[in-house]
Amino acid sequence: MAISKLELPQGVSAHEFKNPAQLAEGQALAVAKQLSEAIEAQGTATLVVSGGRSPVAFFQHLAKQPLDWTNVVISLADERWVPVEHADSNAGLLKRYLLQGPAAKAQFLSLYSASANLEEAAEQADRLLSELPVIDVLVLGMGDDGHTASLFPNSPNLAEALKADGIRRCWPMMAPTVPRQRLTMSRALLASAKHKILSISGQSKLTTLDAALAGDDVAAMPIRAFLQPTLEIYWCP
Ligand SMILES: O=C(O)[C@H](O)[C@@H](O)[C@H](O)[C@H](O)COP(=O)(O)O
Repeated sequence: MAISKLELPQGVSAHEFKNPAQLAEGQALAVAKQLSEAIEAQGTATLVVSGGRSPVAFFQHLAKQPLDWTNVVISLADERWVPVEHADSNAGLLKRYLLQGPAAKAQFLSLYSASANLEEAAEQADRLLSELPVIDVLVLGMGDDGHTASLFPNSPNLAEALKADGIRRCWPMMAPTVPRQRLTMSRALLASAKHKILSISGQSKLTTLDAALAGDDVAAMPIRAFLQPTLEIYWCP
């Protein structure tokens, strides 16, 4: 199956690439263009990215783009509640692959804090995110269960975190796999981004997307909250 075979809602578009390397490069060029347009228009640009396994090549390409990185603010759609030195830390992933060379000059807002417990860490991240400027570019990933960011089906707090008009910016969440303790930006904050990208590769993610498009229970597949205008899907087999 190819993404062109899916019937996407109006305002949702697809960019298809031959392989993960080409997707990473194409996506990095597009994101860099959106960030530089934001800098030109308003002096600064804000980028929110996802972690997980697949974004490494995208981060490496993006870090090489000639951008005025001192005027870029970067944060994460979600984080595992582990210190930056931990192998599962999304902040650690960013430090290794995106905040390198000239891109190291970007300002990074971390969701993680060594608070007494996950709830307090989420409250602290929520306060910190009040300083986050309007998100210019958001890059989401998607799991095979239809989660995006750390909005996991069946997690405590999911209903609140998925409220379209929710005021809170960050929620504590529980993932089905370790590390289970997560921090996620809320649907409302993520959805406020000016440019929204969903980056997925492989047939199984396309099958998940197909299933998500076929229903409307957002709690069952939280990615459904973002399958509406406007979203650009970057995909390769
Ligand atoms: O920190 C994380 O794990 C994420 O932000 C998560 O939402 C991720 O984007 C998906 O699980 C897809 O991950 P992959 O792209 O690595 O499959």
